[in-house]
Amino acid sequence: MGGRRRGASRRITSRKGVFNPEDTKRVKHTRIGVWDLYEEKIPELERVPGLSRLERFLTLKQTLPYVWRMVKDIGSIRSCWLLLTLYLILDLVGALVPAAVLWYKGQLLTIVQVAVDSRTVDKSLLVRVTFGMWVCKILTRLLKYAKSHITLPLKARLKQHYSVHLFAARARLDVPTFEDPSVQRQLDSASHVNGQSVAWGTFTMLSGLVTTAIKVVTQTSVLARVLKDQQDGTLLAVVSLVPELVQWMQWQKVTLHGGEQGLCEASGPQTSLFKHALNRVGDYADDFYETYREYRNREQLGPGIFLRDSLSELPQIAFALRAVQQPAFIPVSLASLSLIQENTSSLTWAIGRFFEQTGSIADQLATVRKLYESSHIPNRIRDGDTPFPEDTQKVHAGISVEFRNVSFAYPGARSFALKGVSFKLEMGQLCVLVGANGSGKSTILKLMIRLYDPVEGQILIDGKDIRSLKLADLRQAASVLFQDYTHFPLSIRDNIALGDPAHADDDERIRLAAQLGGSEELVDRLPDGFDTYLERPVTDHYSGLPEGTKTLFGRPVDYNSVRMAGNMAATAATSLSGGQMQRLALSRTFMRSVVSEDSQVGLLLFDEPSASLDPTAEHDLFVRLRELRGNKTMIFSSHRFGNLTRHADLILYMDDSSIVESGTHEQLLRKEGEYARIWKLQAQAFL
Ligand SMILES: Nc1ncnc2c1ncn2[C@@H]1O[C@H](COP(=O)(O)OP(=O)(O)OP(=O)(O)O)[C@@H](O)[C@H]1O
Repeated sequence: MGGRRRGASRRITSRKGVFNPEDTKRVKHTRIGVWDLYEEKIPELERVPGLSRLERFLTLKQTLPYVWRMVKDIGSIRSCWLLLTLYLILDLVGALVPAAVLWYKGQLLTIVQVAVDSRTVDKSLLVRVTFGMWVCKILTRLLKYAKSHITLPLKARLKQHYSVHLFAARARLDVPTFEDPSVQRQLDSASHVNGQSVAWGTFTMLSGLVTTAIKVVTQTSVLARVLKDQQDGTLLAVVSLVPELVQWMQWQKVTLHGGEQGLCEASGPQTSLFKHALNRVGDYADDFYETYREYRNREQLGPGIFLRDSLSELPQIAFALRAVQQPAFIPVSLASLSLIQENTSSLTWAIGRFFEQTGSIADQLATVRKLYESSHIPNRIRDGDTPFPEDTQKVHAGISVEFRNVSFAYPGARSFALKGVSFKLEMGQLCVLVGANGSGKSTILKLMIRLYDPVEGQILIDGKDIRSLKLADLRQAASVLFQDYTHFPLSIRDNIALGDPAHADDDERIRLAAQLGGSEELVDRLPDGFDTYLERPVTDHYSGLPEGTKTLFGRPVDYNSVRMAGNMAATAATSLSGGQMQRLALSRTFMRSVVSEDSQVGLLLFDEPSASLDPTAEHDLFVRLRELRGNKTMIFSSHRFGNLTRHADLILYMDDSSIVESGTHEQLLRKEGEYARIWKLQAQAFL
């Protein structure tokens, strides 16, 4: 179809090996509307009956140690003990109730049989049976009620427990590892499956598996006992079971292959072409999974379906034939037939569910493995083992930095972001990086705190190879403000305090940091001051009625008072300007590096810290930072010439991933190169 673009293929099969969409022997390609569906064909060997199931069970065996670990972990959450025990007891009792109901129904059958034989009714048995059935009904209702009340807190506690694990697993990853799409997928599938947490999904699946097994065993044995003495009971049971079995086998055929598909997502058309494209793709212009589900669930025709339809009337025919032969047994046979049919369908459903669960159990348990392995994903940036700094007092005078012939390309990028970069900065010096967009300024700062490692060359910090230093120590000694800083859905106080979490409760330090970062005044003007939330940390859900309208009975629809609830009404993010947000980010940086006398930060890195600041704020900021010279080593990336460059000990002028000029402001002006040209260009604007 013209005008449709397809992205890279994404493999979602659990089968091992490389998924190659071009390999028509192994991969089947189907077009469903806008979607290209790639399904792995089942290899010939796997057509051997039972082999694919064997493979699943073997895979399952590998995951058992992880499941055992999860069981132990869940068992170690003290706040879950009571709820877990209650949940399991309720599940167990719930699994026994259907067999009890079946037994009582069998007793009813005996009462009918005796009535047919002797024309008498055992009234006390009838009362006991009726009472028993009533108790079962009430018990089922109570079990359901109790379970629904336990589920909510239990689910939340398990989720909370594992969210800490997942948070730690993500937080320990370095940037190149975290940015890897395969790692992202692993983290995603370790956090939730089908909309629920891995721990809860696995727990309910395992308990469901046990209860299904209990139901199957108890119901089958009760049914066998009940039918033992019934005339035609066995015959009717067999003929009732046959169509259900046929249906189950059909259904098995469909579900066994579910989930073994790869897919290629088509990227959406441009907005202007959207309507046109929608008309062209017609019925299949839907979300992939929705389209795929419909495609899979299309009504199928086949010999099995026709056989099942033909056999479904078998029990009634068998019953009619026996009734003609022995009219006296009509009531008993009729009651047996209804009991058998009701139970065979519920049993086949339970057995089907059992096998469905064993079919998907390998996939579910594989996610448990992913969950635990997520905290062992190897980082690409190897940690060093030399503590830094050796002398903490020395850090207060700054840190020396040297780049020796450093080259670097971002993972997956074809071109170098830095080529043969060399420079040296002494302790306490001020360095300014200038140059065109994309020339590599931010990259230098990123390499300095080892967000990435150079492809070639060496970076030395206080004369030591940066790779030999302990990562945590290195990052503790440096403070960075990147262009694309993040604000969190917390109060302004907490956003600033994040710069130095150890002093998060020290309001004085936070205020001082705000003052240095130039945000104190603007925060004080906000109605909730430092308690103002930058972004609401909660999501509001309202009824479907649109605000500003009236209900059917004339009541105005206004959710404002609800929005004010929870003391989280004030949100500054939407009302603060870009420059004001930058001042808050600066305040956080100062909280970390400047406010405290005891700060261990010796290297300050700023990527365009004044890009959104007004001239006064920029001037104040640079004056403040210049005062720190001799105390800290500072490196700035900037497009503005003058304010800082005139005071810099070293200016690096970058172009096309390399340093093309370096020196002080005066030296570079004398050189009359590119730096001097742009300086004059900027200066002319003010003449
Ligand atoms: N995460 C990334 N992945 C791939 N390439 C990147 C990435 N970040 C930057 N680059 C590329 O590396 C080169 C250098 O980028 P860098 O951000 O260091 O430039 P810069 O001089 O700081 O630019 P600016 O002045 O616009 O901030 C650019 O060509 C850019 O496209």
